[in-house]
Amino acid sequence: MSPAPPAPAPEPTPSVEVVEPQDDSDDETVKDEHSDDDQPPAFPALSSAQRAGPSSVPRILTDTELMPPPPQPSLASRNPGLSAPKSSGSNLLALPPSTTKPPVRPSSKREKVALAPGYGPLDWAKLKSSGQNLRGVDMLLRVPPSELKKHNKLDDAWTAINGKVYNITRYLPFHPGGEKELMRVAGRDGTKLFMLTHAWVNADFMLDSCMVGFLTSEPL
Ligand code: HEM
Repeated sequence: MSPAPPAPAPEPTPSVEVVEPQDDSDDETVKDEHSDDDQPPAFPALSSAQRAGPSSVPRILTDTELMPPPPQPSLASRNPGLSAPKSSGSNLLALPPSTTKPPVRPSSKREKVALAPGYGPLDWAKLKSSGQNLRGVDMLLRVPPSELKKHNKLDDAWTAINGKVYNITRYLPFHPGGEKELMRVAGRDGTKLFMLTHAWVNADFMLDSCMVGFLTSEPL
């Protein structure tokens, strides 16, 4: 067995020599042109709270340091059942004030008239499908406003609704709003008034058997 080779001499411990910059100017932004540009910034930042020590770290407040809770509302300050009369003593069980408004009477503009016996909606439906000629004409016409204007009497009333011209003469006593109101559109385009009064009414269906033709512009 050969003797072990002599152990190598221990290397001297490397020491770091801190070299203070010679220039004692405070300006840190001025760099030597040969300095390393890839140097990352210090982390945590030099001004960071983590470096400053535990005293600056926010801590959780104890119960006694917190703001006290608001006082409990006393029963006397509550006031349910405002509508209950004061004399009723305890009003704790009173109903809350109602938000329901009393019904408003419809304006006189929309008054329903009493129809004569035999002139109800069903009677009109029966007459409509009876096969009687309610149009007063034999074929559908092109009706200019000047022609429409001529039919504005109780015994000869035409009106136009949504471009269609109807002979409303026979419908007059059946109209739930009354003859007088219906006559307001006789001899003219009644679309606007009709829609303003009851856009939900299906005039096209109500008056289909009274159709006279189509409203046109005046011939040139
Ligand atoms: C020309 C075609 C018209 C037809 C087919 C017609 C048809 C009707 C119908 C079916 C009702 C009952 C509606 C319901 O109960 O909801 C009604 C009610 C009424 N209509 Fe007419 N109407 C016509 C034109 C007019 C016009 C031009 C007026 C004028 C303002 C008028 C005024 C009224 C009024 C005041 C009522 C009753 C109020 C109501 O029911 O709310 N109608 N009409």
